[in-house]
Amino acid sequence: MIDTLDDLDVEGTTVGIRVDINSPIADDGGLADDARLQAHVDTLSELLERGGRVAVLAHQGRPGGDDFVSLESHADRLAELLGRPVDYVDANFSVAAREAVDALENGDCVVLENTRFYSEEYMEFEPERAAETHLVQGLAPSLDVYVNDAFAAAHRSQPSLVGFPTVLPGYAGRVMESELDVLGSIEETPEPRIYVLGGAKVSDSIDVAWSVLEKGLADHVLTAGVVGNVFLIADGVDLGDASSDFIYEQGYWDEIDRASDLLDAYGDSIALPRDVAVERDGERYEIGINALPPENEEAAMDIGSSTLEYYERLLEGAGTVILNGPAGVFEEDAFETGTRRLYGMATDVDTSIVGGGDTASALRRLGVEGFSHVSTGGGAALRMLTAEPLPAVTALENGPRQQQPADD
Ligand SMILES: Nc1ncnc2c1ncn2[C@@H]1O[C@H](COP(=O)(O)OP(=O)(O)OP(=O)(O)O)[C@@H](O)[C@H]1O
Ligand SMILES: O=C(O)[C@H](O)COP(=O)(O)O
Repeated sequence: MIDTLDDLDVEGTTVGIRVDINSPIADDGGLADDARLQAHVDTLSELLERGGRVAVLAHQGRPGGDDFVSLESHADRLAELLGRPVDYVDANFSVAAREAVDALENGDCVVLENTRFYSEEYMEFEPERAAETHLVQGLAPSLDVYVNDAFAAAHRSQPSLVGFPTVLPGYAGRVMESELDVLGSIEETPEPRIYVLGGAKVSDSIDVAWSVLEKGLADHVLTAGVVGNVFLIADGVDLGDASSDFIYEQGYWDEIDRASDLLDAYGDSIALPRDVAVERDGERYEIGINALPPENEEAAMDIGSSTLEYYERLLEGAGTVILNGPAGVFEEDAFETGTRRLYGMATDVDTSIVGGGDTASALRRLGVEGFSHVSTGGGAALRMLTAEPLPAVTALENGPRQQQPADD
């Protein structure tokens, strides 16, 4: 059982809140998409309007990545979205950070620096060891409680996610609460239940497919994206060097054997693309799987029309559809068709749940609306769907509880 903001007396409380505002970054270093910041507006507004003193912890990108930047732009955008001043300090556990947090008054908000600018944050620890890191030991004394609203990062056992709730009373923010409610009760959704696994997180997707097929949660698993390409190769289709090389370079070559084992065990419940889209003379060109030329040099970048018609028939009559990852390289106009059409079909299903940061960006870019639930998480959502525990959620469940005020 996890306490929520309904269980917290916020007035005058200094709250360290972990959010996931990890966002695409534009070439100028600013935010290219603010969806994840928007997702946390309700939680942050509630804490501030209830008189909380709010210190925001978050990560951005990964060390070495082009999107590994400061959170200053995030703080500026949060101020616009919240309609109130939001301070920023380029520290997260130093004297400057503590002074900024200690200076907060009721209704104030400060964004601390990208947690991953600090080396221990990009390591995974058991919660007790995470609690001993400099980040937690340096900042926790300035906080009264910890709120975790970062569902999309909850599969990471990193100090800002599992260390603080080990030493402070922990609460779920409104995003975390909603995600756990929806993704934690898939077995209660209407049947037949269809999973659509696309995108590029091949190993996570195969984990989900095994889990939901073994547990009888899925009546069908439809594959698309890089996941679909891996299953096609596992099924003996020669997609050509371009697609195979991409899969190898992404480190997923070993997943082909896992996909083959899954097809052996549950092949009747797994649908593979029947045609793919490639680039030919700068245009989208669709080719049937059985018509691929030998030594094909054109990479399979999307699913084609025959596949979409096939998947549409499978989706008819579904009670629930759960989707993760785009159907193709949606960032390119020529290859957004699969994601647009497949995800559009999904919104006609009674209960439609979609997950993934890139997927959510795709839906906004493509104007696809009408899902029952759009998860902020990609890997975290997939982990939930395999009923695997999320370290950050477990840390909230096992951490100290705030001493309830003694009954008078
Ligand atoms: N056939 C394909 N070939 C190569 N890349 C593909 C293909 N289909 C989809 N992709 C890529 O997959 C990426 C998204 O996959 P991913 O699994 O990361 O989605 P997500 O789970 O929504 O994202 P996130 O990891 O942010 O949660 C996109 O960048 C897209 O270009
Ligand atoms: O975008 C995400 O999937 C989350 O923010 C987690 O980011 P990570 O994969 O870099 O830990």
